This record gives sequence, structure tokens and C-alpha cells, in this order.
Amino acid sequence: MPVASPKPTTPQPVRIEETTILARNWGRFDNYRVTHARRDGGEQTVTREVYDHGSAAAVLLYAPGPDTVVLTRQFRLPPFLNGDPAWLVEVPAGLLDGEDIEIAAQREAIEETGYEPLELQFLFDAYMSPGSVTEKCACFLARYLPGAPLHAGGGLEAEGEDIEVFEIGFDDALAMIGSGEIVDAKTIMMLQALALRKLRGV
Ligand SMILES: Nc1nc2c(ncn2[C@@H]2O[C@H](COP(=O)(O)OP(=O)(O)O[C@H]3O[C@H](CO)[C@@H](O)[C@H](O)[C@@H]3O)[C@@H](O)[C@H]2O)c(=O)[nH]1
Ligand SMILES: [Mg+2]
Repeated sequence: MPVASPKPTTPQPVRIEETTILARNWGRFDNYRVTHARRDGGEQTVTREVYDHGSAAAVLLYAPGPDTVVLTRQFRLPPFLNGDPAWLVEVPAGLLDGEDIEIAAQREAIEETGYEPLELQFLFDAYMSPGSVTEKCACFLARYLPGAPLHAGGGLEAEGEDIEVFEIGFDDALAMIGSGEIVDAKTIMMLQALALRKLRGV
């Protein structure tokens, strides 16, 4: 068994030899020929398809008093194509619109849920699918005031968003991971991050 190294072992450098545009639509889809060093001191050239639709921000809205969170449910085509239900339960999230991650997190939370995130705290960055997709999602925790949304949420009609918003007890939300009702990676990670914080009293 190899012993895990605490230091990153990724060898540098990386040389992009050739880029072939596969699509320029809503996102950018390219095929790269790339040469990178190997850990044995050699190097190798591989081809990799990469999808780039930019990076994202997500917020877990939490109210400590009633111990509730705000989640959304919306139509997602890829899980449906993969044989799963099309309606996914997620924390509010969205793609960066040329803005800082904190601003994007606030904007998306308000657009999608109507609730204003208060005392935004950075949790972690997470690559959503690092073998194929460039998206890095900045994940935040924030408080919200139950019963005092700025509006009903629902997302941007013009973008075809049709987002259901619901409040749920934190333990019930955690149970939805175990039951398979929550399958969105960032939502699972953020609920578990809050569970750890509560356990540790931070
Ligand atoms: N995916 C996609 N969306 C499109 C397209 N054209 C328009 N849209 C609209 O663009 C909106 C983008 O909404 P955001 O709130 O900015 O992003 P998101 O779809 O919530 O994306 C975030 O969450 C996803 C689910 O976890 C992530 O997959 C995604 O990468 C990102 O983090 C979508 O709701 C959709 O209406 C298209 O061709 N593809
Ligand atoms: Mg969104």
C-alpha cells in the first residue's frame, strides 16, 4: 500500500499542444492535446475533452433558532438522461456572472429563494467534476430570517427557471441524503459541513 503523501505530488509543467473547438454554444466544449510530466520523471501526451461554462457559487441558508434550511427543487436534464428523477433538491446556486463569488452567492440565493443571506461564511471551494468540467463551486454558509423573504423566489423566468422553494428541518434535510432524495454533490457536502460544525460547536 502506498503511503499517502501530505504534499501535492502533481508534477509540472503542463503543455497544451493543440486545442480543437468542439462546440461554442451556451458553454465551450474543446478537445485538448496536452503533454504533462509523469511521476516517474517522464512525460506523456494525452487528449482530453473539457466542458467550460464558468465557475459557480452556492449558499446553504440556515436558521439556528428553528434549526431549518432553505432548499430548492428544479428540473435538471442530465440526471433524467442518466435514468434518475429530473427534479433535483439543491441549495441555491448559480454560475458567476463576471462578479466576485460573494456577490454571486448573494444574488443567486435571493433570485432563487427570495431570502437574503446574512453573515455569509466561506466553507470551501469544490470542483464539481474535475476530469471533464472546469467549474469550481465556491460554497458558503449563511443565516436567513425565516418568514421574512424579500419575495417568493423561483429564479429568473426569462432563463426558463421554475424553482420550487421550501424550508425543512436540518435533521430532515440530512435524512434526505440517506434516503437518496438529495443526490446533488454540493448540497450533500454543504449539509454535512454544517452537521460537522454543529457537532464541534462552531
Ligand atoms: N445548463 C444549461 N443551462 C442553460 C442553457 N441555456 C440556458 N440555461 C439557463 O441558465 C440557467 C443557469 O442558472 P444558474 O442558477 O446560473 O446555474 P445553475 O443551473 O443553477 O448551475 C449550478 O448548479 C448546477 C447544479 O448543481 C451545476 O451543475 C452547475 O454547474 C452550477 O453549479 C439555467 O437555469 C438555465 O435556465 C444551456 O444550454 N445549458
Ligand atoms: Mg441555479
